[in-house]
Amino acid sequence: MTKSFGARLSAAVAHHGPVCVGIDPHRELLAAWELPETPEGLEQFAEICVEAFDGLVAIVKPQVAFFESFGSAGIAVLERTVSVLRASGTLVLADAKRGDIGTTMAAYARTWLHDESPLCSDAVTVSPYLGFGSLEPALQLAQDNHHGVFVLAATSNPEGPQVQNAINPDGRTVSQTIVDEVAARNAGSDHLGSVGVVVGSTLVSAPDLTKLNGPILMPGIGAQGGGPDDVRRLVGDALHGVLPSVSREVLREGPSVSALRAALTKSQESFAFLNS
Ligand SMILES: O=c1ccn([C@@H]2O[C@H](COP(=O)(O)O)[C@@H](O)[C@H]2O)c(=O)[nH]1
Repeated sequence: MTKSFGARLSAAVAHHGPVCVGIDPHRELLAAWELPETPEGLEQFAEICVEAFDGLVAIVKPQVAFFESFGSAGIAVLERTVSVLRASGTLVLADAKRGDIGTTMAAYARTWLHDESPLCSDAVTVSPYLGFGSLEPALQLAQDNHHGVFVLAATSNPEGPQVQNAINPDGRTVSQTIVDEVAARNAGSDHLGSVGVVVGSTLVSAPDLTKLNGPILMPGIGAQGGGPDDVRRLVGDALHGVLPSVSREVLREGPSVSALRAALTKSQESFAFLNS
C-alpha cells in the first residue's frame, strides 16, 4: 500500500460520498433479524452487512465491542469481516477506542495497524485520555504503514463534556487541545491528513476544526438524535473530510439486503451537501 490513508479516504469519499456506516451487532438487532445470539448468528449478521454495504460506501466501521462479547469466536468473525471488506477495496475503520500507557499502546497499535496482524484495518479509533503523547506508538505505526488513526476529541455521549469541555490553564478546552494536537500531526500534508478526530453530531458546539486538515468522524446520527442539520450547524458545509457515521438507523432496516442498501442510500443523499 503506497498511498496514505488520507489520500485513499479522499478518493473513496469522492466516489461514494462521506457517510460511514457501522456494523454494530447489538443483541437486540440479532433478535430483530431473527438470528441466534451465537457466533453463528453474529457471522450471519456480519455477512449480510458486507453484502449490503460493500462497494456502496466509502468506509465501514465495525464496532469491535459487539464482536469481542462473543469471545474468540466473535473475534474470528471480526477478522473475516475486516478482511473481506478490505480485499474488495472498502475502507475499514475498527472502532476499538484503544488507549493505554505507551508500551501497551504499542501492542494495540500492532493489532489494528500492522499489515501482518489478522485484525489489521485501514484505521482505528483511539482514546487520548491517558495523554495525547501516549498515542505516539499508534500514530507512528499508522504513518509508517499508510494507515489512519481517529482520536476521540468531543464524543457524542452526554457524559463526554464533563471531561472534554474542561478548561486547560491556557484557556482552551481539553477537546480543543486534542484537535490542535491532531492538526499539528497533519500539518504540511498537501492532501487530507491521515489522523482524524471524533466529534459527535449531538453536541451543542464543536471545537474549532478549521486547521485540522484531517478526517472528522461524526457519530450520533439517527439513533442518538443527530442529523444533517446538526452536522451543518457544527461544522458548516465547507470543511473537507467530514464523515457522518450511522449505525442503528440503517441496521434497523435489516435483515433485507435491499432495505439496508435503501437506508444507506437515503442517509448518503441527506449528506450530499458536504464537500468531498
Ligand atoms: O463519540 C462517539 C464515538 C463513537 N461512537 C460509536 O458510533 C456508533 C454509533 O452508533 P449509532 O447506532 O449510530 O448510535 C457506535 O458504535 C458507538 O460506539 C459514538 O456513538 N459516539
